[in-house]
Amino acid sequence: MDSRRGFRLLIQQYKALLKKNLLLSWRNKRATILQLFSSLFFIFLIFCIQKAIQASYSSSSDYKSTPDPKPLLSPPIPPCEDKFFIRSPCYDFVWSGNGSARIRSIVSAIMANNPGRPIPSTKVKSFATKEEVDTWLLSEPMHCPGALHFVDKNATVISYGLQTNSTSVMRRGEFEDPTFKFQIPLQIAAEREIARALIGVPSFSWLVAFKVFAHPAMDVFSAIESVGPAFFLATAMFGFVFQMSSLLTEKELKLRQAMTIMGLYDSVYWLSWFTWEGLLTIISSLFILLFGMMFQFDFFLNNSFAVVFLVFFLFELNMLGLAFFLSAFLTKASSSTTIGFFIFIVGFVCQLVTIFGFPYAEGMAKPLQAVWSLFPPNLLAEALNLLSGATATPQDTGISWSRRGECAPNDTECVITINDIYYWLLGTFILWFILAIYLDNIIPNVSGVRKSVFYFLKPGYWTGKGGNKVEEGGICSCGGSLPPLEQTPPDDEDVLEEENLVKQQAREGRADQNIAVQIRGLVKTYPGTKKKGCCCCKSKETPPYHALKGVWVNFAKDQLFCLLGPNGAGKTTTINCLTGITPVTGGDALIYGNSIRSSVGMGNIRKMIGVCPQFDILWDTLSGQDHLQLFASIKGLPPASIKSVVENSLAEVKLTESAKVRAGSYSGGMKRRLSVAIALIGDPKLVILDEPTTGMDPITRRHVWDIIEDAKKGRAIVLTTHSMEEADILSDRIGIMAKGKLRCIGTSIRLKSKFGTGFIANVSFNGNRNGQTTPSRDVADTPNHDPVKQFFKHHLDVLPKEETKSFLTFVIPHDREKLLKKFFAELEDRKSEFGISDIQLGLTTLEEVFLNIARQAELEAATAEGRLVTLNLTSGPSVEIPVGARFVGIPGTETAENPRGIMVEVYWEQDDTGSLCISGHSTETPVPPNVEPTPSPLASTSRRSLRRGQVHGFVIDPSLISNGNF
Ligand SMILES: Nc1ncnc2c1ncn2[C@@H]1O[C@H](COP(=O)(O)OP(=O)(O)OP(=O)(O)O)[C@@H](O)[C@H]1O
Repeated sequence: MDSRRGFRLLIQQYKALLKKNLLLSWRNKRATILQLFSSLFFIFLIFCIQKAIQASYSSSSDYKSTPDPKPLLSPPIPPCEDKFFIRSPCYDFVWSGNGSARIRSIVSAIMANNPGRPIPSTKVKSFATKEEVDTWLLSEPMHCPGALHFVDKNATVISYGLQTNSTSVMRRGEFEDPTFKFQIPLQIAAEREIARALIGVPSFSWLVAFKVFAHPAMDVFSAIESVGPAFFLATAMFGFVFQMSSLLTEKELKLRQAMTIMGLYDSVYWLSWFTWEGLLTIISSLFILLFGMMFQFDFFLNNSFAVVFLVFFLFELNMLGLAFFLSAFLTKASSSTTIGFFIFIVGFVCQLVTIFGFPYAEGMAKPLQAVWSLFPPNLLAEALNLLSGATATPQDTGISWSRRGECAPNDTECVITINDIYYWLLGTFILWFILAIYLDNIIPNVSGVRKSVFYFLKPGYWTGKGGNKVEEGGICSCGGSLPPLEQTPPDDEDVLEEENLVKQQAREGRADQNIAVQIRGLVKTYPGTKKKGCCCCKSKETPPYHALKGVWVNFAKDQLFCLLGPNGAGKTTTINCLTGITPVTGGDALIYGNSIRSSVGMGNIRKMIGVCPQFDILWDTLSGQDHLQLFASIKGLPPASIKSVVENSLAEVKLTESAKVRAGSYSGGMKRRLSVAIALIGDPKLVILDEPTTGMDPITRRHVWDIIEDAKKGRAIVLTTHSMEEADILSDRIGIMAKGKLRCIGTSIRLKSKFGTGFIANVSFNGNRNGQTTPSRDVADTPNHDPVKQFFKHHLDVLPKEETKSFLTFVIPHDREKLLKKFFAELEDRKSEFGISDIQLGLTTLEEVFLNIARQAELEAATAEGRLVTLNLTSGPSVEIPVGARFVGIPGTETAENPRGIMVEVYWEQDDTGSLCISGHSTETPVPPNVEPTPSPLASTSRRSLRRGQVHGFVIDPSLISNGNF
């Protein structure tokens, strides 16, 4: 089956990712509905606000159209209680000039002649001077709507002044106009009565009419202009947060990394998200316009559809660019809501400032406007301002498409046009988007890896022939060169032989057709970290760590190579180097002839590998079928074949029935099976399986083993596992790593015979025929074991390794193999004499080999680092021993009978974290005569221990110990 390549593959991946995005949106309906339809809610709110405000302003002549104003004919002085917010007791008016009798009679006439309502004397207050009135007004505010100040100059001249509170106020939606309500009636009354007094005719007619201009509604309140920016920003925030969360989820869960390993082009990733979110943005903008028109806003009805649509579309697109940009700095999906909230608050405040005219006003510096325009909510506020202004009254025709480049109607300052806003929105979107891609490349990813700051300047980046090289550490990291690694030759002859073979093949440049992967002296040193202080390097430091210390090995085609090792051995690091997740520090690896150090090579490698990572990397909302279809497309399988390949894959891992069920509801085992199926899809030539059967029940595990066994044909498989049974059953060759080095290599049998202690003989005694025992170290009441022990000692020179009331366990070294047949025949004959019920003989297990290797490596490291643990002897005393020490001599136990003292064999096991811990020790035996007791090299280094009076056991070389001692 020919896979697609080049441009056709790019298109295929693009379509597959677009489908993935569509499925994610479809399966996450609530979020998608919010993203598309939240505008309906906000526009409804704007509509309600608009109606409420319009109702409030309805009494103001400014806000209603007045085509035929009615004249106000000699209006009366209203009672003071009519004034809004007046305090009791109140006065209809106060006056000054009460020193003159003529003035007093004028005021009396004003009160008596008030049209329709004579004013009682209790509602008027008099003062001598206007200063006294001011003092009273100041001390008793809000007790009177107006004051008259009379001056009786001479017989023919009386002057007067008038004082009112000119502030217009509103109460319960009604406007109070102080001029027409209070000032004019007072003025007419004063002038009328002064005139009558001067001419001496009390009935002199004095009719004055007042009338406002005929005018249209002048200043229609626009809720879109005032609250629209914040509400439309809120609409866009849904898309912003969801988009950011989608990007960060794929980053955090390493989904994107998994797709990249499988050969996904970076450009396709970005393009697919851009297309999908762009599409949602178009739909969401169209809905905004539709809902706006539905609610009959002049803003939407009178401005050109295209003009308004483009404002919303470009604004939402811009917010999308901002989301892409900000997600480059973040790693956790949960932070998207916090960032969204923060952006909304900042945007809201900036929009308020923009609505008040800053900085799009005459006299404001252009650079300030440019900087302000980088933040999309500001441009939206200004655009809504212009578009609302252009539809302020029903007479305004709005902005048409052809006039988008001209000054908006009613915009007297004309600092910016709608067209300018388009350019800014488009420009800043492109800026955010390019910055997002750039930062995504140069900011360390989830694996701490990034491209160089100037990666885009390298021609290879554009031609596809390099430029994809990655490095570790932050942009500002000031770590110098890494310390050189001193490579020591391996202790094991098989590992040395493998190393020499690889070296020779590398020297000769000979490509062995049977080799799939050739690892050539792979070194990986993780740079140390320097916390805080960019380039200051003052704070906390961790030293560089050599995770791989020069690994040389070949993985053959059609074979499964099992990489074993305790936690932290370097297995995952090896896999990460092979898949390009982590850059290598030294050495190289060729996968089907392609170097992992070359960008082109890595590009080719990604087309031919399948990876099942240690932790399931799956989308919760996509089904098993969706996953396989996606990865099959990324791998470039011909579209016509994808359906059948996916069906077969699902059947193979027994997921056909759950093919359409979301992976989020799969059990742990089902997820692992899906991960295995993903690794095998597209017929990869190299399959890397990192602990593929973790969490599976025994039946499923055996089934997956069958799948892996079948998958060996035609490809190489690298498997890491902590299950020795799995390694034993599946592997053609096994390599055990520890502390970054390959410690042994070979087939399972070879390792067992070479590193195992030999044969294990279990002897069980009568009275326990069903094999159930109560483990006990108390052997005082088991005298019948002695003849058997002597029999083993006499014939095979071995002592029991473990002893319980009903069992004896012996480890028989390989060199006694020849004696075994006769020995066990004789033991069988004497079974009843010894009281033996059953005898079992077997080879040492791979687990024992693994523990031996791990223990040896741990001992090396513990000796180098001075790490000690306490061994509590069953006989009482405690000694400090290095982690991993097998045979330990106890100082201070020398006697005449045992001149070299006594020793024990220490048994080790792995705890939950994978670290070695003591599980027990053998019976105490004399140190053999060929062993010279030497103080532990750690004894002198650990002064603190010495101060505490701790005794340090001395480590005895296992080669000096005859197995018969134990
Ligand atoms: N990014 C990193 N920075 C520093 N040290 C690291 C980093 N990644 C891994 N290491 C260290 O490198 C060593 C090898 O780690 P690795 O994950 O390869 O072990 P492993 O053999 O896969 O273990 P396990 O069985 O637990 O998966 C460990 O000591 C680990 O702490």
